[in-house]
Amino acid sequence: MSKERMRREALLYHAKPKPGKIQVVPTKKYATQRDLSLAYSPGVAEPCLEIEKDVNNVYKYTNKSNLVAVISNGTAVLGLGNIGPEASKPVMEGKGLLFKIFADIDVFDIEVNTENVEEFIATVRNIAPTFGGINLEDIKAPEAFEIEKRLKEELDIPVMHDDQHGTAIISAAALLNALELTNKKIEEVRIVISGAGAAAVSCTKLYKAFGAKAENIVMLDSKGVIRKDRDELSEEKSEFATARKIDTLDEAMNDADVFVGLSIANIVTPKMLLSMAANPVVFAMANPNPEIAYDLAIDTREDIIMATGRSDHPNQVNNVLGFPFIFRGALDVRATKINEAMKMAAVKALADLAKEMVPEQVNIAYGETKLNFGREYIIPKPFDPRLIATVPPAVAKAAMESGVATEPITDWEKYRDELYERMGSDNKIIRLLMNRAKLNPKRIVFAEADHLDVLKAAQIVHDEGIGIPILLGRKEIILELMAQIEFEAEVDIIDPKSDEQTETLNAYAQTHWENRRRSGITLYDAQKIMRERNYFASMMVNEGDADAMISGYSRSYPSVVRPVLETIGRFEGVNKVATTNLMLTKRGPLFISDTSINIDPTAKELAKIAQMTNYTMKMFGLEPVIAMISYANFGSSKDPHATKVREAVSYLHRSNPDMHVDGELQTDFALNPEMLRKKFPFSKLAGKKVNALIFPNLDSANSNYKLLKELNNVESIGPIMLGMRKPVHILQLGASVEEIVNMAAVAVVDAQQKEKRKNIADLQE
Ligand SMILES: NC(=O)C1=CN([C@@H]2O[C@H](COP(=O)(O)OP(=O)(O)OC[C@H]3O[C@@H](n4cnc5c(N)ncnc54)[C@H](OP(=O)(O)O)[C@@H]3O)[C@@H](O)[C@H]2O)C=CC1
Ligand SMILES: CC(=O)C(=O)O
Ligand SMILES: [Mg+2]
Repeated sequence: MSKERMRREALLYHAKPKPGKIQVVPTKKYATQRDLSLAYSPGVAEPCLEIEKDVNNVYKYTNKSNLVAVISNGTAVLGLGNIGPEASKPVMEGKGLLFKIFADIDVFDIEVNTENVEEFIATVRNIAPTFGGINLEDIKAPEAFEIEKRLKEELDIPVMHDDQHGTAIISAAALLNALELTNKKIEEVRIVISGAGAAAVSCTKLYKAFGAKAENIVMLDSKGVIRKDRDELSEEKSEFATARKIDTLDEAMNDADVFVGLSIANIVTPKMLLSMAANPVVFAMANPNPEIAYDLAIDTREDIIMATGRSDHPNQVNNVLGFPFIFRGALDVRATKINEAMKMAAVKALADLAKEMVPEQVNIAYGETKLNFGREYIIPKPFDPRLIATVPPAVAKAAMESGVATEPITDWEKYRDELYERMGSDNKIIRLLMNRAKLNPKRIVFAEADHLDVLKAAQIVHDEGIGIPILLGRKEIILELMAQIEFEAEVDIIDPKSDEQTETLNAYAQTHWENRRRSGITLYDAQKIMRERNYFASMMVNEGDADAMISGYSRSYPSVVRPVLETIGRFEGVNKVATTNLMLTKRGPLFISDTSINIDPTAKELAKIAQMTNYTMKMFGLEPVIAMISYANFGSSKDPHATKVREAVSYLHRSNPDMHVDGELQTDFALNPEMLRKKFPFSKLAGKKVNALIFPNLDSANSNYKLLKELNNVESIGPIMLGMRKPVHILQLGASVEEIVNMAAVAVVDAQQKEKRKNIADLQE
């Protein structure tokens, strides 16, 4: 992506649809007068009085235990320097977002308008009662040292300056692993540190704690090498002053084993890298632009282990891997501090995790085929789902052992389960889908590419490498719209009505006529309908000129389904196609079927819908657990509607004994594992988390998915077609750009299953 486009997209991302990145969401009911009288006056007085009696009750009755303040005065914002409190707010909101998505911690970002140390400390001290922890961010050195030291002494909640300790923890973990890979000892390596600010000083202290020798370290600030004979050095810088008679970074780099950059962009040259010792370790961590660009460094030396703070290259050494998980552990044992033992435990947990086998989910999330501990994978990836159950327990345990935990954990298994449970609400399924698509992008024909939103989606699909778009529609309009949105890539544009396509159109018509001449169609009819975009696009997929098709943005569902069924048709053994919607709910992904096609399926058809849903869920990498929904539970009604569902279940139990499916069940029992286990312990789903609901008819499935979507703002992917012979996916009328992109990713992943697709035929009768 060009720099200019990144700039525009980043500004748009922050501005729309609502300015900013986080908001406050109530956690209690507030619908009725009674709710309000509990939430506010008069009920609210009761917890106030309880807290007055015993201040510890604040943890019981308020959100303090899960609320962290991300506080800055904007004096050292990333590598952008002193840009002021307002300009730092996007970064602080960003940290809030990361706290939430990686560790389910709520954040208020607070930007303080003072550079005066005493004023800043007083502000934080005065607002501390609100919070369970304080994350200081982007405050420049040396003020940051005094601020953190004093607040740690004065407050009884964890205080951590992220740029110091978050960075120290993650970079130490990465350094230990990089040295292990190069067979070097931390006690012996020569280390150059560029920067002598908050991050650099704290990192270097931690490296010393792990064995690095002061005499092997050279640190530089904006004035050059920090030498013992410099007389203006602060206390922190003096600790690292060298006796060596060198003045420049150039000289320092000569024969160095390790370079750690926590300063500014582009100060390291290829010549400097070439002068380093064999197998150099280079962490260029300035953000957003590193001390030397990743590609340049890699091109300069083959034997390098290279890391940056950015997410777009291997080895992202960035404190995002630290602060969410460190605070999670500290908050969960209500630690009064984040001490050295806790930091060391986090380093060890992170370093060890990198050496374990990487789950497939992480490979997919990063578009990798096989991540393995090695030069390009020295530290775990932020989206690794194991982090939440690895780092916080290590930190919590260390807090307990070092005596700063006030609420010790006793049941570690239960704690780990709770941690996983916390993370159930994120949208990792979309990430998984996108990355699976990117691993092997396929040709998708967009049958309505002359509509702006469809074209915008095709552009994203192209730019992100999700698929290879083929744009079908009126060519002059497509070209005009492409110019408008600066879609400059070389992509195929196909106008079925143009002279260019006559030959192909006639060939498609011929095939279509041959396939359907016994259904009352003439060759002339076939030639005529092939001019219609959905027939032409379907034939492209049928004849292998495209791998998948997306349509339906501008036409009603049935008018798209018809051409698709007539040309491509159903899979063998599938009498009726159906659809499913993937709902991205707070409790995790939930499939709902059949949302669009079968008005009142028979018991056998219902079973088939469940089988096809099961197949599609596996395509998403999920383990299906399916409830067959009714208004009754396990025979409680003899009414034909309930009986139909019961018959479908017994059919499935006979034909697919390995499938996790049961019913008939009411929705609340299906979605509440505990309730289900207690009331119906015999059920195949007892204690399991149901992730698919098969409704008994179209009325109920369609209404329920739309209800969820509208009332709960649940994002939905679909309707996803089930049972087609080839990957064709039909959008809802007027789908959003995002919905079209998601559907395109589904189509690509579906097309990737070409080989496995024959398994649909295994659906047993
Ligand atoms: N990847 C990650 O996770 C993290 C990266 N960082 C990055 O580290 C950098 C510093 O952050 P932070 O410590 O908070 O900021 P500070 O303002 O506290 O420190 C900046 C330091 O950089 C030094 N510096 C400036 N120019 C040069 C130069 N040409 N050569 C060598 N040193 C120079 C300054 O020198 P002087 O003392 O003379 O002013 C100062 O010591 C930023 O780019 C930030 O993005 C920070 C935290 C985490
Ligand atoms: C990552 C971070 O905190 C910084 O660059 O300041
Ligand atoms: Mg920072």
